[in-house]
Amino acid sequence: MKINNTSLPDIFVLELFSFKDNRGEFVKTIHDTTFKENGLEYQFTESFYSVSEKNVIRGMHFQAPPHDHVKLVYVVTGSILDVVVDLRRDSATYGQSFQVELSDKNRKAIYIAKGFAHGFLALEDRSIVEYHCTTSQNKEAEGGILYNSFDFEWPVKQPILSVRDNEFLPLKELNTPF
Ligand SMILES: Cc1cn([C@H]2C[C@H](O)[C@@H](COP(=O)(O)OP(=O)(O)O[C@H]3O[C@H](C)C(=O)[C@H](O)[C@H]3O)O2)c(=O)[nH]c1=O
Repeated sequence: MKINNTSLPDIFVLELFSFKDNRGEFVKTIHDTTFKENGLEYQFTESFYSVSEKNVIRGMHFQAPPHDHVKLVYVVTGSILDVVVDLRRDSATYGQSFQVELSDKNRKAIYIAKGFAHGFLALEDRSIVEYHCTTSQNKEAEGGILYNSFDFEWPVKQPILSVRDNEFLPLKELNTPF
């Protein structure tokens, strides 16, 4: 497992260990020693997955302090364009985004520190995205920003979104909780 820096502080792209043979594939997603050696949190309290059809956008979500969390995200099957936005008030990269393709071919994962909004575009039907979070869901602390209200052009004309995701405030109107 290799951990790579990105253009945004505290956002890392992991190259997961993948082993293929005549039976199929084995993929390791969390390894405490490697995470510890790189100063990453590795004690996750909740994990879940979603299944999305092509052109679905989910996001841009966050959970406010004191329920804010680190998130580890990767694809089990399919592919997505994963996007994060820095919402940390005192950060030099406030409002800036980073994107990376995560797929069942490149076996990459993204490690998202506290203080970022997260979302993705499904690039294939039935893309399964798995999450590990260092705090569990807290409905009152859940928040988001409008998916097309920051410095990123989504490569899709008519995305499929939930009503909730379509009703978030734009980034410029957010009073960030971070
Ligand atoms: C996140 C969550 C959701 N739910 C229920 C609430 C709704 O009834 C249903 C779907 O929830 P939502 O529309 O928020 O699901 P996503 O849009 O896939 O949300 C996720 O997608 C973005 C991109 C993320 O980064 C978050 O981790 C996560 O918020 O599951 C729960 O019961 N527990 C949970 O932890």
